Amino acid sequence: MQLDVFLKQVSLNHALNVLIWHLAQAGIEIAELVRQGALQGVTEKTASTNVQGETQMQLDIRSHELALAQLRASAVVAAVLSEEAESPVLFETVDAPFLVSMDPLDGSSNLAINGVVGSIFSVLPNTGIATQGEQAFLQPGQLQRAAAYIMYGPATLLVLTLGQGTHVFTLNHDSQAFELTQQNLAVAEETSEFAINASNQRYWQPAVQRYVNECLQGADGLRGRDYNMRWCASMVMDVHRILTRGGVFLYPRDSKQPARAGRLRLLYEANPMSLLVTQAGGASIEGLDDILALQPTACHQRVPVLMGSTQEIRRLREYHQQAQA
Ligand SMILES: O=P(O)(O)OC[C@H]1O[C@](O)(COP(=O)(O)O)[C@@H](O)[C@@H]1O
Ligand SMILES: [Mg+2]
Ligand SMILES: [Mg+2]
Repeated sequence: MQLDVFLKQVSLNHALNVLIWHLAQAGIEIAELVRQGALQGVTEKTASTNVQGETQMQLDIRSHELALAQLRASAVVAAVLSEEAESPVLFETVDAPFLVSMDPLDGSSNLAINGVVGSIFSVLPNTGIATQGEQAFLQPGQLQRAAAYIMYGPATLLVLTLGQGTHVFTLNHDSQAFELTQQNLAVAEETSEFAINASNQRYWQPAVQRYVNECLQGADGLRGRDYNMRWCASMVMDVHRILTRGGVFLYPRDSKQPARAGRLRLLYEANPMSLLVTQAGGASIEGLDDILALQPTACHQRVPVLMGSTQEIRRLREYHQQAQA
């Protein structure tokens, strides 16, 4: 079943279906660039940096532009917040029903090594960008109307939720259309696999130190079973693994940069991924609180991210509560 047929079946919101279709088109165009690699110069750095102070890769900027063009063409989006632009981009259609927050290219550090990268999208209702300005983007994640990522791997995948489960579409390169390949993903409640950048260990807070140490002690320790570790340096790839076979993905608060609440951005990384994971039966917290319940305060704010299999996230929340007590 092709994406547009699926959308007509599960959603009566025509405008939302049009938006998702244009997001998919942007993914198809970016996938073509990714496939070309150095032939298209996309693996090269540019001289410019984004609002986070990160050097922008060619593909960060090309993906940003391609996604913007498709979202503008949809005529159902009023404005777009992007990792690659300091302020939201306002479209002529300021009264259109939706706002989109996006990470046009996730896992940029993998580009130079021909690794897996992705794009992440969050769809919010337009509560009045014309009068509220960028404040309109500061809505809790639980108000998202849809969330999606596109994964540029051996196969190109679109993983989507409209708030009724999480589903996978695979790009058919012949027909240039996404086709449904998995419906209603379910994150395993129990797991023996965790993902974290262990090189930051000395900066972690006691609750995360305790949790990871217990996983590393494995069958010789309190957990009584061995744990495996993975780290792909691409949130899209790490979260896709969790949606596929369970596990936990951790990018916690650390003291490496104390002023920073974490590495990942709330509006276009943590919120959309949290909706996709929770719609598949997983959980997502920042330590004590659910990420989807957080009230955002700034467009590019960062947040600690602990998400995945419910049993492990429950334990991590308890460890944070105990560390506070
Ligand atoms: O460099 P680290 O610490 O391994 O961080 C990797 C994390 O940073 C990210 O690459 C940040 O995303 P961007 O590439 O979109 O900036 C995540 O995809 C990934 O989980
Ligand atoms: Mg990212
Ligand atoms: Mg990015």
